[in-house]
Formats: sequence, structure tokens, C-alpha cells
Amino acid sequence: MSTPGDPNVRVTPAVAATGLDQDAVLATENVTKHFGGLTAVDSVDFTVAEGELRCLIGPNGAGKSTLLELITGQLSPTKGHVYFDGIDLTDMPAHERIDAGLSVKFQSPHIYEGLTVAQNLQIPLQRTDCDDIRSATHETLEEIELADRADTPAGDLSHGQQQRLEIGMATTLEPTLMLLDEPVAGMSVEETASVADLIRSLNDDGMAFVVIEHDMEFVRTISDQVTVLNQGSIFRQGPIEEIEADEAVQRIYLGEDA
Ligand SMILES: Nc1ncnc2c1ncn2[C@@H]1O[C@H](COP(=O)(O)OP(=O)(O)OP(=O)(O)O)[C@@H](O)[C@H]1O
Repeated sequence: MSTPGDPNVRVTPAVAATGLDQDAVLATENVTKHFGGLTAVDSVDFTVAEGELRCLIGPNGAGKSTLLELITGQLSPTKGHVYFDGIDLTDMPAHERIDAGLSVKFQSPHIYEGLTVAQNLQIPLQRTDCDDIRSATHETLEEIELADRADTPAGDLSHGQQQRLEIGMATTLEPTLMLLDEPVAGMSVEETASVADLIRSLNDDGMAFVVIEHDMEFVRTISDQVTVLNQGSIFRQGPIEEIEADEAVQRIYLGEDA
């Protein structure tokens, strides 16, 4: 679904660009974002392997959302590049990145509250080449455990159900990589567990994820690999157990420079 034939797109294998992981589906190279005199993201090389589920954590103001918006194209980097599936999409508009296989779910739900749950799913499906929208809608309803709410206006769903619906809307486009910004913020324990199950099931089917999250219990439940961002830079990367045991990581969460 990417457009390697497009002369405006510079095709460069992520590995060649970064010298990093051969299997990287996403690679940022030296990506930097200044807001006036503030450097929100500072020369970040962030990679995600094919099929990986990586959590991005860090204290408030670390640059997590800014990095996500640089990847999705909501923001343009001051310098650096973003490679996805071997394509340099640094200059590609956000909507084209979605077509290339990069989906995003921001913190607040972006759903059509006046339409039913099923109708919400049909909107993105109409953008695909799916020839049986009815079956595809049903399949997604089952996956997000909202089959019994198919005809309910989306505005009447609970917060957790709305988040699952939006993840379902993103999955209809069959993305290679889904980016989620704090998907369980404000959710009950049960709702959080249900979103964790959904993410794990989609990941088992091969979808890669980057999940920004503050809830460490949730991070522990879904993810093996964690990247810690601090003051705009990658501070640590590794398995969740190592990251949680790292005293320098603990210190940055207390607001002390490590
Ligand atoms: N549009 C903007 N204009 C100016 N400064 C911004 C803008 N967006 C973010 N910033 C600043 O960039 C820095 C990084 O912000 P960002 O929202 O990326 O951090 P974060 O790690 O996502 O934080 P949080 O966990 O609190 O959401 C902060 O100092 C923030 O105030």
C-alpha cells in the first residue's frame, strides 16, 4: 500500500538509513523538533521491529507525544528523517502515511458520536478495497467485543468502549504499525484489561505497536520492550524488568537529573 513508484518518495531501506535493526518497520534518524527555543525532541533514533509491541514511557514533558506526532506527520521535524517500511516519509502528509500502513489513535476518542458503532466501523472500511463491508464490520465488532452494541449510537458507549471502537476503526485499515497515545487513560481496571487483551491479540496477529503510556501496570501487561524518553532524548531501552529496576530511570521520574 506504500507507493514505491512515486517519484516524490525517497525509497531508502530503514537499515541503510540508520545502521540499526535489519527488521525495523519504523526508524527515525536524528529526528529533532524545536518549538522556538525549546528542544522537545532531540536527535532521536527510534526503531520498531516488524511485529514488535514497544511502549514509550517517560516523565511529563519528555517529548513522547511530540515524537509520535513527528512519526504520524501531524508535526514536521526541524531536522532528521522518519522511515517507514523502507520509505522516507518525512515530507509525506499525515493522511498518506495512514494509507502507507501507519495508523494512530490519539488520547481523546475521535469517533462519530451520532452514528452507530457499526456505522463508525464502516467509515474507514469504505476507504479500503474491502468487497464485503458487512462481514468485515461483523468481524471487527467481534474482535473489539462490541458485537452486542452494533446498533448503539457511539456517543452512548462507555469511555473504554469508545476507545476500543476507535482502535477497531484503525484496524479496519489493516495497518502494519499502530501508534496509541495513552490508550487506557481514565479507564477502569476492567476496561484497561479489555484494551490490553485487544492490543495483545492484534499483536499476536502480527500488527506492530508503539504505545505511549504512564500506567506501568498496563505497560508490564502488554509489552516486553520499553523505550524511556527524557528531556527529548532516548534515555534507556530494554526489557521492562530492567527498566523498572534501573535507579537512574526511577530518579528521572522523581524529577532528579540522572
Ligand atoms: N505545540 C507546542 N508548542 C510549544 N511547546 C510544545 C508544543 N507541544 C509540546 N511542547 C513542549 O514540548 C515538550 C514535550 O512535550 P510533549 O507533549 O511531547 O511531552 P510528553 O512526554 O508527551 O508529556 P506528557 O506525558 O505530559 O503528555 C514540553 O516541554 C511541551 O511543553
